[in-house]
Amino acid sequence: MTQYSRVSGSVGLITLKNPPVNQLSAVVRHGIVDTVQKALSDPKVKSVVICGQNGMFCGGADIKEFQTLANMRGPPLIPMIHSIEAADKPVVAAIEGGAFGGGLELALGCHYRIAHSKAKVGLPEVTLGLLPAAGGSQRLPRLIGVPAALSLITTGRHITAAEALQLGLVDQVADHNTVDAAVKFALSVAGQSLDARRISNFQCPPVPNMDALFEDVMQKVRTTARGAIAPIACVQAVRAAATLPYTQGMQREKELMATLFTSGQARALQYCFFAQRVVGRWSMPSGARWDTSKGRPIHKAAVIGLGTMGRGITVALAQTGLSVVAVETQEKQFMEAKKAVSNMLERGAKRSGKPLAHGKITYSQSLQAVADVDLVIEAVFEDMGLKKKVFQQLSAVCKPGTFLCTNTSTLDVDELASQTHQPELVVGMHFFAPAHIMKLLEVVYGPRSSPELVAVVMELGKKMGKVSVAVGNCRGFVGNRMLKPYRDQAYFLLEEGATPQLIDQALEEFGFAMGAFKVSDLSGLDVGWKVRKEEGLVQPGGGSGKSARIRNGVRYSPLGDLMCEQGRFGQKTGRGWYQYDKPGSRDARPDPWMHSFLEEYRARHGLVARRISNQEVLERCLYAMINEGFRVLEDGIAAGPEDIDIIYVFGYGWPRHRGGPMFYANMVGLEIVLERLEHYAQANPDMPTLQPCSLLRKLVASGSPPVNKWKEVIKNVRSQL
Ligand SMILES: CCCCCCCCCCCCC/C=C/C(=O)SCCNC(=O)CCNC(=O)[C@H](O)C(C)(C)COP(=O)(O)OP(=O)(O)OC[C@H]1O[C@@H](n2cnc3c(N)ncnc32)[C@H](O)[C@@H]1OP(=O)(O)O
Repeated sequence: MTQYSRVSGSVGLITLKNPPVNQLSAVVRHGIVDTVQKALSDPKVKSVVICGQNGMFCGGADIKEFQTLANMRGPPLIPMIHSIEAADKPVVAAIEGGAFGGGLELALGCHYRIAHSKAKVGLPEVTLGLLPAAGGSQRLPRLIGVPAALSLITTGRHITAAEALQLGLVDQVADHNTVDAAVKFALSVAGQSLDARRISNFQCPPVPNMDALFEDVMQKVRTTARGAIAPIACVQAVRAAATLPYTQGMQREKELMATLFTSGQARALQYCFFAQRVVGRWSMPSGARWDTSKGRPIHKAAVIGLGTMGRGITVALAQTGLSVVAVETQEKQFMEAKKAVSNMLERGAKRSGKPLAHGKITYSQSLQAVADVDLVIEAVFEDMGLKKKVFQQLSAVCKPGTFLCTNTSTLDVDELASQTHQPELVVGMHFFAPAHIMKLLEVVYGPRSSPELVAVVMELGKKMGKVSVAVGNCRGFVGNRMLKPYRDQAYFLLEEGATPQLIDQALEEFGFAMGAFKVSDLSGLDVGWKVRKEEGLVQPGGGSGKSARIRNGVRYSPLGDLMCEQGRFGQKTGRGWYQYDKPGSRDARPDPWMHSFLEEYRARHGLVARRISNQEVLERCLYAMINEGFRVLEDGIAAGPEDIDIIYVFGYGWPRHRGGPMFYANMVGLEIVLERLEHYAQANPDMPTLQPCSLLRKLVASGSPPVNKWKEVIKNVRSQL
């Protein structure tokens, strides 16, 4: 797992060999300890270079080893890095590809660092619920200063070699063969004193107003962390570097790591890391899979409809380098969209430092312009009649074999597919607004969708920088289907005595970016109102008598309809569940009007307000959502719990440090979730979404296996259907 050779006569070359990213598994650590020892004791060797095979220096500690302490065998990282730093021969890290986490900490123990110009470096431990505890939290501030180290360690962001050079994190950047450059460099520094190269001996560069700096950073970190503990521990560790001698700082680093290492948050975040990779290995109920389905290249794509979503999708496609035909038939929207897309591209280019993708887009007001494209994404208004018409036209206009995708968020993808000559070439691409920014893409296949098309769209999602999750077709797919019972419970709780602020506060304290009512104000109450009207659920004035709160035999809250009747559509009208300074403003303030509105509503329906606890808010909203998640799994709409969790973390503001709803259910204990659902279902027999799903019962009966073992139980359940 490590290879050793002597090159250029006097340089000991140690190569880390552990695919896929040369992670520092026990066997690699053994190899490093042995080969460093060999190099240092060989009188012919005057200096040492450490590199990684296959163009990657090192992806850090082996995250799989973190699952249990028992896995952590082999030489520990810290003394290994100390012995490299203490060596009396110069050790040079040759960084190709990347040096992350323990990989960068290893490089910080070396006396010199040379990076390839395309390499990236970073300390992303915080994203795994940890801190750089192999000396990284102590060495980095000593090398690049406290403010820069805080920025890197608390965010975990990866930086380019150029930025690393500017910060003084690397000593040289190479454009060609980094190992050759490092060997040459190692030859040039052989025999030189290393006193000034051992970072642990450095004093942290002084910071003016240090207390104020740390207070300020801590405040910011607490706000953005939304309850995550690792970023806070990272600040504390850097503070130790800034205020304590190295040895004491290391002790503090160790104590902080001990708290984080076994925390539920670290487990959740590490689960998310692997879940994100699991969803890339998609499968369909037909047995088609990512590794047996091959796509074909897409050279030219089209977007139909340049409203908010269509504009974002156009930008996302253009940024991949594809040629894009953007079609909008309405003159006013057409002119506005051209300008908006161009501005969005400019802002994107500024943000990323990459060149503008303008030239790749051609605009048209005619559907005929898409005749020769390879793939179309329809993004017209969310109306089945309109979308059906567009699909009929596309089927007539496009060349045979063109892939047709719809950006619907709820409508039946199969029904749209049935409007075309080749229904197997139709899938849903459910983007999230703003489509060029939001990371999630739900790829919705129907029973007839070809695996080739799913492969093409999953690949396209990757090129757009999305986390794509393949899911089956049903109302609302995975994300919106699970959101409905969550939102319904929030409305029912309002009826029973809660306020929008109480519910939102409970959800935000849990870690959601925004509570259910703030989200509703942001997306607009009128959107759901229109859908409910089409479904025949809305009664003027909310209806009266007992039936006002029942539709199709199940509990229904007309509160949202009543709000819309009053023109309270949310942020866009300056009034919704909250009040805003003016239409379009984002600063939500409690509205005293709500109090009388709810009192009057409760009085009309004979409801007596009661005290609602945060615990009830969380249990009813989250467990109703989770219960629907089990139904999604039972129906085969999602291939596994990871798919659901990634959808929620990347598309719905679920706090990553809680791992996603299905992981969270597992953390709480499936038997507890089941018991609480039974309790609430009994108290509310008119809420069938609280009736525990049979898959949940079966999992509990199977001894509540860990989340990565659910697929086996699901397979059994499905085989019995
Ligand atoms: C009382 C208790 C006290 C306990 C105290 C314990 C003390 C312990 C002290 C130890 C201190 C250790 C401190 C160091 C910690 C770390 O280093 S944590 C790891 C930090 N590194 C990372 O977070 C990097 C993670 N990887 C990535 O970001 C990317 O993989 C990449 C390196 C940028 C490459 O990206 P890309 O090319 O897109 O490939 P991927 O698809 O992401 O990955 C390819 C496969 O590699 C697997 N993988 C990646 N990194 C790791 C890793 N570090 N460990 C294990 N496996 C890794 C990844 O899962 C992919 O595999 P598949 O899932 O099979 O596809």
